[in-house]
Amino acid sequence: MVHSSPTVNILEVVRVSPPPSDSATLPLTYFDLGWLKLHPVDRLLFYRVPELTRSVLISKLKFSLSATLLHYLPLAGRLVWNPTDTKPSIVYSPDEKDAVYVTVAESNGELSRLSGDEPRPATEFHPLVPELPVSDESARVLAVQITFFPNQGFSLGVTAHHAVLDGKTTAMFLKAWAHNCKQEHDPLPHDLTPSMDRTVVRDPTGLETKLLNRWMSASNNKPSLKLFPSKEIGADIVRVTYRLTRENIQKLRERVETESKAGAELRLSTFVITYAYVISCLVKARGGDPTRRVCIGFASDFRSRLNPPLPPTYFGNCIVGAGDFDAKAEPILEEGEGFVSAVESLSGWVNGLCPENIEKSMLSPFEAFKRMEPGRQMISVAGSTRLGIYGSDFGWGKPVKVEIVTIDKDMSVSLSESGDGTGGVEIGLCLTKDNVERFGSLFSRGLKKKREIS
Ligand SMILES: CC(C)(COP(=O)(O)OP(=O)(O)OC[C@H]1O[C@@H](n2cnc3c(N)ncnc32)[C@H](O)[C@@H]1OP(=O)(O)O)[C@@H](O)C(=O)NCCC(=O)NCCSC(=O)CC(=O)O
Repeated sequence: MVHSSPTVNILEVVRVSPPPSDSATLPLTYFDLGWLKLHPVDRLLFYRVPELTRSVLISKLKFSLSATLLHYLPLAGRLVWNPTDTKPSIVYSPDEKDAVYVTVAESNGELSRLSGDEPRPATEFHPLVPELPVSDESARVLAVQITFFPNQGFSLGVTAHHAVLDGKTTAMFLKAWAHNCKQEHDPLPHDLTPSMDRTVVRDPTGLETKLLNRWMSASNNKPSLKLFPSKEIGADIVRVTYRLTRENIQKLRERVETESKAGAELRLSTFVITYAYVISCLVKARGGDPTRRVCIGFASDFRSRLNPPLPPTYFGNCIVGAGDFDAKAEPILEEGEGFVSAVESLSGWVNGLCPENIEKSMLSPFEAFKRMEPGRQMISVAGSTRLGIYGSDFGWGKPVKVEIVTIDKDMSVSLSESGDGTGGVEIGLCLTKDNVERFGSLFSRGLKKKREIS
């Protein structure tokens, strides 16, 4: 079927500020500094509410956003790096009229199609998320876009600076905002109230300074918050969602138990099984020279891994990258066994996560990305199966779909628990149309019983 691209009309951009409060400053830690120049994360939550009027929607969301910002003041502020400062910090200043900029828009698109799973042009999602202005000295932290789909519902686009928020903090903020919108008279529960104490992050080896030196040398020794340039997304890139049910995951787990010689040490969690399965399909879909190298990465939340651990409500980044920049494609390309090989590697990387390796993990990308040949297959994860993002109910029910729009910029894979609460996983991908066909056929073939695929 041929579709004309939907039109999104911007109606207004409004500033939403917290209720009167003092100014606030929050320093960045080394966990934040690792993400300083990476692109922001754009999330899109779709809600089906045909009876909702635009004026009710906008006034409720604005009012509850303002109330939520009182607890999340840095989100209304800016990341600032003055030439005289050794490092950037987050500043919220009412005198500077700091606020979250909220774009209000209306679309004539079909919400059910955009929030479906079938391949849709990746570029159709860009007009639904706002931009985050960034200069050398200053960057906005958060921007929001509310897009009304008359007689269908709305989408909520949230763009978050990665040096300020990780997935856990973004999810906590969204759930807090939803709570304040749905139950405006109830106080914010403890598990949605952020902990802003930065003294809990210790830096015995001076990792912060090492990271700052690397960022300075990347910008001619001048402080700069400018982000790495993002690539243009071509018209041939489509966004698609695949799903693994709890039963699919259990069958894949049993397959590893039967076929792997690694035995009991393997960590056969939902994340390991799902991501290994996706990696094996992506590497096979690309095919090519078996001696080629593949960059495989994922982020791990260190809040509970530090000693002593940080509070689960810690505000900011507490994630560290893991994986292998130079994984061999050959074992993953093996028919059938490639998946088991990917599980063994991933399981080892997850089991090896420990605070002693944080420094190496955070510094190694600077060198690795310089030496990699152009065109190397890069596989990484955005989001997580643990964020509970589908719990963001603003009073009109759970989202019908959540997308991470920015996976098209770096060709990463988005993972999320399935919205229906049945223990499955949603996998978001942005690929060329040809690659989607190859990936899709490998994905469904591998879920059939072993004797049928051999
Ligand atoms: C490193 C990991 C991915 C490895 O995942 P694993 O699933 O193997 O390990 P795990 O410790 O999470 O869970 C293993 C098992 O422990 C139990 N378990 C652990 N935590 C649980 C929880 N919170 N709820 C329910 N069960 C839990 C389950 O039984 C699970 O098995 P079972 O799974 O079978 O039920 C993870 O530990 C982790 O750090 N996840 C968070 C990653 C994250 O924050 N990503 C966002 C990055 S920021 C980003 O990308 C940008 C953005 O999102 O904005």
